[in-house]
Amino acid sequence: MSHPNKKRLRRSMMFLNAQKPSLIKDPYLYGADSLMLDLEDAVAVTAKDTARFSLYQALKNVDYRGCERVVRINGLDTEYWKEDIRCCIAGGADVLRIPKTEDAKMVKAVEDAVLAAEREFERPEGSTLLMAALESAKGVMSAYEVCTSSERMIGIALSGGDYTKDLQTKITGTGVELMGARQQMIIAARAAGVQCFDTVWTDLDNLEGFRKEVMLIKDMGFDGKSIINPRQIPIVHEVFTPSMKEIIFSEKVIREIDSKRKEGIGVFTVDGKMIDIAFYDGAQRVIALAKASGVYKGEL
Ligand SMILES: CC(C)(COP(=O)(O)OP(=O)(O)OC[C@H]1O[C@@H](n2cnc3c(N)ncnc32)[C@H](O)[C@@H]1OP(=O)(O)O)[C@@H](O)C(=O)NCCC(=O)NCCSC(=O)C[C@@](O)(CC(=O)O)C(=O)O
Ligand SMILES: [Mg+2]
Repeated sequence: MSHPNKKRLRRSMMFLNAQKPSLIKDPYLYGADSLMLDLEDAVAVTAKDTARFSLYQALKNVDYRGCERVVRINGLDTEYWKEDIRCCIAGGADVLRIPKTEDAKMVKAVEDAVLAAEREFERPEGSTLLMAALESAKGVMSAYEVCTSSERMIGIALSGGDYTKDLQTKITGTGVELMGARQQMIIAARAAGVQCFDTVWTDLDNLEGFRKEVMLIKDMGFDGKSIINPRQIPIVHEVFTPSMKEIIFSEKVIREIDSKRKEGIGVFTVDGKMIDIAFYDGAQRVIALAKASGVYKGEL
């Protein structure tokens, strides 16, 4: 099964509490690439049913204008997740985010329930995509197995709050406690050919610290970041969208590699930097990201 949206642009994935109808009504106005409507930890146990109902109404009746609708369902150790899935599929959610994923068996259980719901509500089979949040040491150790557990899988996301609790440490703001997990997850995701997303930044008023963290994870290779507030969107988009300088350099690299190849030359310089075929895919990726972000004006 190949789904056209498996690798779409997901620089920013913004959490919203499905318990608050006002929050899930028109949040597409903020311009995040994906909205994550949350039925899990942002929703109080006493409000699970009402949150699910308001989520269903929003999925059914709000025009999200191309903004991807991801729903974080409740964990598989709860009594809620199966009904969450039925409600998401009946409403037409694009992606389900599985929280606290520890192994491929959990993904398979969700996949079975999703398929049953697609049949029940006459949705095209395979139309609902999945992503998995890794929130424990065991989950991070299983990253590759989770990435390859389903054809529906778009990628994995680090969940720093629960993960650091499991590691018996805390979020420090420096990233030192998340270093190993981030490295392991990006390697696993790339080996499996899926996307990789970083965790939320909760120190809302410290936007400089947030920017540093976004720059770090972008350089590590991540595709985007889970976020919790609209103020975080412009920073993520600015960091993840290629600059004009990067675009122009990448164009030169692609054109020079194409032309030097015809002349039988394998290694040369562009703007004083050594270039060979190894740089081709990276330059193509910059152009593809610029196109997807709507900033490319060139002709490649
Ligand atoms: C933090 C705060 C209460 C602050 O509110 P404040 O009102 O003080 O914020 P302000 O900036 O003043 O808001 C200005 C205007 O934007 C509106 N506005 C704010 N946030 C908005 C939003 N998200 N979407 C649309 N609109 C929004 C607001 O309504 C206002 O609108 P208006 O009045 O019209 O001007 C709020 O942001 C919020 O609830 N965030 C989402 C929290 C959430 O869902 N957490 C669960 C997911 S994490 C987790 O579970 C941990 C994890 O699992 C993570 C992992 O898996 O990675 C792990 O383990 O680590
Ligand atoms: Mg969590």
